[in-house]
Amino acid sequence: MEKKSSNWVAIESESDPDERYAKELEVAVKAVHVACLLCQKVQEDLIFNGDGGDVQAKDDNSPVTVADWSVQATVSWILSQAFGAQNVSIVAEEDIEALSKSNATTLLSSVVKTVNDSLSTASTFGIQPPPTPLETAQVLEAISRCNSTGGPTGRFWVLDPVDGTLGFVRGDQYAIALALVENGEVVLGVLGCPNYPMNKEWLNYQNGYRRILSRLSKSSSEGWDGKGCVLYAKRGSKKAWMQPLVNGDEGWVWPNSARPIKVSAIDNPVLATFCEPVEKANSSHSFTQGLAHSVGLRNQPLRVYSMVKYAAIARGDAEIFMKFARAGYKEKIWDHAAGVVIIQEAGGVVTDAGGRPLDFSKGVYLQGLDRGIIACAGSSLHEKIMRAVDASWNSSSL
Ligand SMILES: Nc1ncnc2c1ncn2[C@@H]1O[C@H](COP(=O)(O)O)[C@@H](OP(=O)(O)O)[C@H]1O
Ligand SMILES: [Mg+2]
Repeated sequence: MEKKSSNWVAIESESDPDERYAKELEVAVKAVHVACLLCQKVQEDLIFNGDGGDVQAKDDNSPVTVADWSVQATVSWILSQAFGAQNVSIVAEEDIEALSKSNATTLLSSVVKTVNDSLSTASTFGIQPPPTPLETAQVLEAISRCNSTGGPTGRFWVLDPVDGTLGFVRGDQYAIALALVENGEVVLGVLGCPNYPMNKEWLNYQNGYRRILSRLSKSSSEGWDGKGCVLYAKRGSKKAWMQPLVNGDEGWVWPNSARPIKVSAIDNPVLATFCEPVEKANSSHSFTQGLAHSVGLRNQPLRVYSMVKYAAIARGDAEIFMKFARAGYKEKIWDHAAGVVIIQEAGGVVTDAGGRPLDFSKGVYLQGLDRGIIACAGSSLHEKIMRAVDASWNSSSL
């Protein structure tokens, strides 16, 4: 049909599903690429050079590093530059309390340096770096600006700057997760997985990922043959995408070498692989072991840190992800938002154990979550797992 007036064109492009959130997606993917490179550098320094700064303990005893604060500052700064600080609302994991203590000056300067080093290379991805290095106050401001508490209306970003910090400090898997939520629904998800091995066999924690990592030479560890990828999806597009992580590639042009990804076609539990957290404290291994046995799962569980598990399902490298935390634990939205939409658009199913969608509209926590989280490559596997949970729940100690 002929486009007659400029008004007509404007209305059409606003309702065109391909155009919706186009800028948000591009900026978010670029920000996550920048964050991945930042994390790779800090992890390398921490693990292999021994100078990536301290690993601090938070109030709940979970670790936090220079990378967590630096990614939060960097992503917050990039989003604010792109959309205007007044238009950007972010729910994120870190705050500046620990950084503002009088004995934290070395840590703080290390964060400021890491942020500025990272932003100085952002032009690789077409992001304009700041004209002069950010001052300490600007870095603190970028971190503390991420103080949204989410909710049912409006638009906010959800950021886990380093998900799976325990994996990060152990030289293993971790993820950078950024999602956009609008009126309580996740509309965009971007997941950076800097250590995701292109050889999926290496994903398994029990294979000693760190030893393998140390054997990969720099040149063999990039691009499609090595490790590291960024996954993304837009709600309703029925497509999910993966890009290789590249280091300092000046030819990077959005949507640089993106490939579509799909969940696995396996629906027979005998052939399926399930993944779960490495830490027993985060999800009951004994409950999932019984469950796996009852549905005929034979493969060893793939125990992986962080939202890389969501990536594994979306890429078709595993078929089932289960998380059953101890009673009373409240799941946070930043640990799931990006992964859920990516799996769904790659063709998979994600619900709580009662079959209800995860609810991102109730603030920082996934309120009303029924027992645990089940993500599967297909609905038939998903049904089987839900039935098995019902059958064994009452006899479990969860
Ligand atoms: N007791 C607990 N039960 C369930 N999840 C927990 C937990 N303690 C921490 N977590 C969450 O589990 C995430 C790590 O996931 P996984 O166990 O799959 O690797 C942590 O993210 P962070 O590392 O970003 O803090 C944290 O939010
Ligand atoms: Mg997390």
